[in-house]
Amino acid sequence: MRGIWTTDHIRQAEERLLAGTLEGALMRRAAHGVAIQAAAMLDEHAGAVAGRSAVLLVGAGNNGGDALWAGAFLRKRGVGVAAVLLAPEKAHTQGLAALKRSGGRVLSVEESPQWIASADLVVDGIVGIAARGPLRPDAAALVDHIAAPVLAVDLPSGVEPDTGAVEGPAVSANRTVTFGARKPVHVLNPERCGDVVLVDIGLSGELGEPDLFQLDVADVAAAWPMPGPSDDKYTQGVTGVAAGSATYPGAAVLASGSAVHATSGMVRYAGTSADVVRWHWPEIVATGSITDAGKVQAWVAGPGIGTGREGKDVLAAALGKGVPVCADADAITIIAHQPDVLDARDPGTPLVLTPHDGEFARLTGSPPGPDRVGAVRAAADRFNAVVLLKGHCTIVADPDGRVLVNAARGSWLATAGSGDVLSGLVGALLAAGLDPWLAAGVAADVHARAGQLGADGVPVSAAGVLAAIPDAVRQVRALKP
Ligand SMILES: NC(=O)C1=CN([C@@H]2O[C@H](COP(=O)(O)OP(=O)(O)OC[C@H]3O[C@@H](n4cnc5c(N)ncnc54)[C@H](OP(=O)(O)O)[C@@H]3O)[C@@H](O)[C@H]2O)[C@@H](O)CC1
Ligand SMILES: [K+]
Repeated sequence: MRGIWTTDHIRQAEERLLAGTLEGALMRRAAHGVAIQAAAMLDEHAGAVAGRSAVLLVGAGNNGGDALWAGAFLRKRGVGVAAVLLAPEKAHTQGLAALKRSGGRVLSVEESPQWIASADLVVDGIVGIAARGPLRPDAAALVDHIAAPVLAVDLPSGVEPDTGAVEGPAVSANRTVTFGARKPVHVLNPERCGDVVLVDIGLSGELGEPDLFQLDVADVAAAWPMPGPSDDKYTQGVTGVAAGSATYPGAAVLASGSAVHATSGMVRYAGTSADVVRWHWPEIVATGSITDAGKVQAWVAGPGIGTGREGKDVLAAALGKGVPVCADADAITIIAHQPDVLDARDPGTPLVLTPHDGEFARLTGSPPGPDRVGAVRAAADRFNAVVLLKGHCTIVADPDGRVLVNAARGSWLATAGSGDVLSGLVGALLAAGLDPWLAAGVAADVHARAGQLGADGVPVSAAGVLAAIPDAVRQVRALKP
C-alpha cells in the first residue's frame, strides 16, 4: 500500500530531517530532481535539451527556490533559462544567485508574457505546500500566457495541497515532481498534476503513519479471492443480493451478475425480480424474499428496491441478519430519510455505504464540499460504517479513521447501472471475508479497471463493465510484481 501524507505531517518530517542536514542540501536535492524531469520534458516535447528554452515562474518561498536552483542546473545542460519573479523582494536568495551565476536571466514585468508564451517549457515554482487558495491575480494573469508543457514543482500552484480542490485559477501541469512523499493533491486531483514523479530526499525515515492510502496492484491481487484446492461453493462465501423491483429489474440483474463474476462463491438473490435474474444468471439461487433465502455471508441491499415501505423492509431484513451489508442506491436514501432503519443492525456488524455525491448530501445533510476526504471520514464516523464516496477519485473511509483513494481511470463509469455493478463487487468481497474497508477499496479498483477495459476507448454500458470484470481481475494478477 502506498502512503500519502498531509502537508502538516510533511512539514514536521522535513523539520526533523533538516535538523540533521546541511542547509540548502535538501533543496538542491529536490531541485536536481526537477531539473532531470525538465530536461526529459524538453527532450520529449521540443526534441532536444541544449538550445531549448525554459521559463521559471518563481513565487515567494522555497518552492520558487527549488525552481531557481533547477534553472541553474538546466543552464549547465545548455538550456536558455529565464525567471519571472512574482515577489522579487522575497525570492529565494541563494537560488536567485545560483541562477544568475549560471547565466540565467531575470525577466521584467513587461517582457514576461511574451517569454512565457514562447517558452519550450514552463516550470511552476509559484507556490508549494504553503499554498492557500487559488492563484492570486498577478500569478493567474501570467499562467494565462502558457502554451508550452508545464512542469510543476511539488504541486500545481493554485490547487489546494491537502484536498486537491480548485476554487479559482490554478496551474494544470503535464508533470509534477514532488519530494520525499506524495501529498493528498497528487491522488485527489491527478488531472491537474499530470504524471507525478517522486524524488527521494531522505524523508521516509521521518514520516509517521500515512494519512491516506492508495492500493498497489499487488495489494489488489493479494486480496482478490481465488478458489483453493479444498474450496467448494460455500467455503468461498455466499453473497446475497436484495435488489431490483418491478420498475427496476435491471438493478437486480447487474448487482447479482457482478457478484457472480467477482468470485467463485455462490450468489443468492432475494426479491421480486427473481425470474429475470434466473434467466440472466442460471447459476444464481433466486427466491422472493430475504426470509426465504438460505444462509449468506454478506448482503448487498438497495439497488432498485425503491424508497418506500417495501424497500425499507428489505433493507431492515438485510441489516438484521448479522452479516456484513453493502447498502447502496435506494438503501442510502432510505437511511437518509428514515435513519431508524439502522436500528435493525447490530452495531458490531460491518456496514458499507456506497453513495455518489447526491446520495451523500441526502445522507449527511450536506454535499461533500471541497474537502472530500474530511467529509467522508466524518460520515464514516457518524454512521459507524465504511463509506465509499464515488467520483473521479473514489474515497473510502473506515470508522477507525483509515482512508484510501482510488483513481477512476477515465470517465467510463459515468453510466447508468455502473453503481449496481460496484455494489455486487463489494458484496462478493465482503462475503469472501475481506476487511470491509479493503473490500470496498479493492472493489473500486477492479470496477475502475473493468470500466477502462470494457470501454477500450469508446463509451461502455454497465453490462459492458460487468462483462469486463474477469479481464480486470486477470489484469490485476498479470500486473502484480
Ligand atoms: N522544507 C523543506 O525541507 C523543503 C521544501 N521544499 C520546497 O519548499 C516548498 C515549501 O516552501 P515554503 O514553505 O517556503 O512555502 P511555498 O509553498 O513556497 O509558499 C511561499 C509563499 O507563497 C505565498 N502563497 C500562499 N498561497 C499562495 C497562492 N495561492 N498563490 C500565490 N502565492 C501564495 C505565501 O506567502 P505570502 O504571500 O502569503 O506571504 C507563501 O508563504 C515545498 O513545497 C517544496 O517545493 C523542497 O526544497 C524540499 C525541502
Ligand atoms: K508549484
